Amino acid sequence: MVKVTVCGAAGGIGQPLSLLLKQSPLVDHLSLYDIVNTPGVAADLSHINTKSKVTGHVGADQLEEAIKDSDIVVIPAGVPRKPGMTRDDLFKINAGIVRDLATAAAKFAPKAFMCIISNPVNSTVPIVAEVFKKHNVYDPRRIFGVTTLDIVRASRFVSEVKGKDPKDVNVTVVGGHSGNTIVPILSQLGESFTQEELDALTHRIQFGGDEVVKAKDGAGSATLSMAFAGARFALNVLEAAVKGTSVTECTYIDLAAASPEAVQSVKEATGDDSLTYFSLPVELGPDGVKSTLPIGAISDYEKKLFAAAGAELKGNIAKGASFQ
Ligand SMILES: NC(=O)C1=CN([C@@H]2O[C@H](COP(=O)(O)OP(=O)(O)OC[C@H]3O[C@@H](n4cnc5c(N)ncnc54)[C@H](O)[C@@H]3O)[C@@H](O)[C@H]2O)C=CC1
Ligand SMILES: O=C([O-])CC(=O)C(=O)O
Repeated sequence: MVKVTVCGAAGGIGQPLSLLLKQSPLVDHLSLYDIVNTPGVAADLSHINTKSKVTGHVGADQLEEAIKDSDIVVIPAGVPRKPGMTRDDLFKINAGIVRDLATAAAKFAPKAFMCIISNPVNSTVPIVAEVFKKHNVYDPRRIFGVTTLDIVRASRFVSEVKGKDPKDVNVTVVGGHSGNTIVPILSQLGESFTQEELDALTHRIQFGGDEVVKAKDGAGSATLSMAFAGARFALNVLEAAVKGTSVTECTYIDLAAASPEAVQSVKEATGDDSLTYFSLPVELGPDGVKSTLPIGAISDYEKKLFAAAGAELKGNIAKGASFQ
């Protein structure tokens, strides 16, 4: 019996994400939680003739029932950006929302794989980790910051420039999930790029979220592409846990779950030995993180990106880890 709970299920990401999860034969129970509208979303999705049962839960009184005994909890709850805002500007509102959802998960689904989408991811993942530590149920292998949209974008943008099918373009994107903390490692693709192409692609991958925020003009940020990316990530976590399939995805994790080689590679790339969270290529397994790959060879150009990423990430992590 695989139970998946989506927290923020009535939102811009939550609805299409739930639709994609409803299509998976891996899911037996799709539990939809939000502070508004989930009865309607659940009734609607429940008519789709796939295996899973769908339940809707609305408001804090129903959070326990929604989340209880979940195998995986996906969190796209909270406010999105408007033009002119950074992801860090969302901390004020989203930190408390994520903390409260994490508290319910720590109490009622302590073994769940936690997939955190709510921004700022660089800080919300440490918030969830601290809540789980406080409840003595922390396993760093089970808590993930979802950075898959950066990988999806990188694949699409590079394939546009190189005239390739995106399915053949897999870019490793590591670091964090905001502007300069997003580090695409284009040098590992085995493609040649002009300096102009490198600058433009790197910038587009780092600031792809801003393109959508600007185009939506006050109506929010990426929702459909994020639902696609979030479903890909969550279903890969399930594939690995339920079916034992070996899948590798870049995801933002506590480095306590990473191999010594991977941790060392973060130190070398960033020049900072104090970073405690970083997105890395992670092999997923029955307990979440099975192994982590080191960053690998990087160019001088990327070395500068890593230094800038490390400096910004450090503050984001500290802010999340000290939030009560
Ligand atoms: N990790 C990533 O790559 C990405 C992250 N995001 C982030 O995802 C979050 C959600 O974005 P959207 O779906 O566009 O926003 P939205 O405003 O459309 O939906 C958010 C939903 O969360 C719900 N919510 C608010 N407080 C809640 C609580 N305490 N418990 C449960 N649900 C609650 C709202 O009622 C709403 O339905 C934002 O923080 C956004 O920045 C967005 C795109 C990509
Ligand atoms: O840009 C935003 O605020 C939403 C997000 O994280 C993304 O699209 O990558």
